[in-house]
Amino acid sequence: MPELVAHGLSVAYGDLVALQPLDLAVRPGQLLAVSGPSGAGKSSLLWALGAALRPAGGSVSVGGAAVTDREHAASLGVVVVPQGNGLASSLTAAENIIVPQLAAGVPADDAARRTADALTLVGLEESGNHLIEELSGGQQQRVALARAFAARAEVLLADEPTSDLDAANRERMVAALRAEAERGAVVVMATHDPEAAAQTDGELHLDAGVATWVRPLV
Ligand SMILES: Nc1ncnc2c1ncn2[C@@H]1O[C@H](COP(=O)(O)OP(=O)(O)OP(=O)(O)O)[C@@H](O)[C@H]1O
Repeated sequence: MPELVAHGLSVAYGDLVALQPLDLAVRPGQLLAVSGPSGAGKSSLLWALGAALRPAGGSVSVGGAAVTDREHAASLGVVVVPQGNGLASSLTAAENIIVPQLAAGVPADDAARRTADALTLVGLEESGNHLIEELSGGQQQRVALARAFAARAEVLLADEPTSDLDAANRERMVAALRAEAERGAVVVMATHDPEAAAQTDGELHLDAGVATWVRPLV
């Protein structure tokens, strides 16, 4: 599985610099927390790593290939789980998970199996047939993560994956993210939550766009 590397990566919105130039390397098997207060630049970093926004400067590569845009990043196996979950509200939980797999060419029976496994992993095996709009915010967040797990990402970028969850489900999600890393993925999680951050291999703290290592990746 490929390494995720950023060189001099920076993000700006007009005159506002949301992320100061940052160098970062995350190896397959590593789970990194990006912590920091609201507005620190965590989402901006994740979106830039996933090529979901154009950086003000610098570059991102996956397995040595320079990422050009979101479509290219997706083709390299880079999956972004946005904070707002990004699910289709008029589809069921299972449909939200299976449709992108079918679109990506996963055979139907494999996709169905992965969907069931992913729903079980997030504790929603009973909710596959529920419409997204019928689920709570925390359940929707778990479906969004299940969709990412079913996609078998090479690089998984999860924005605040535990923000709407109770303690038991937070533990379950952090364990599932850990399992993704153990499968060999690069996993980066933005979080406000010190208890979730403490369970990772490294913690990069952002404050007003400036990154400081709390615990460096080794
Ligand atoms: N589309 C945008 N246009 C202009 N400014 C933006 C935009 N998105 C973010 N910002 C600003 O960039 C800075 C960093 O925002 P970002 O969303 O990356 O922070 P964050 O750490 O993820 O915050 P939160 O924890 O609240 O999600 C903030 O000052 C924010 O107001």
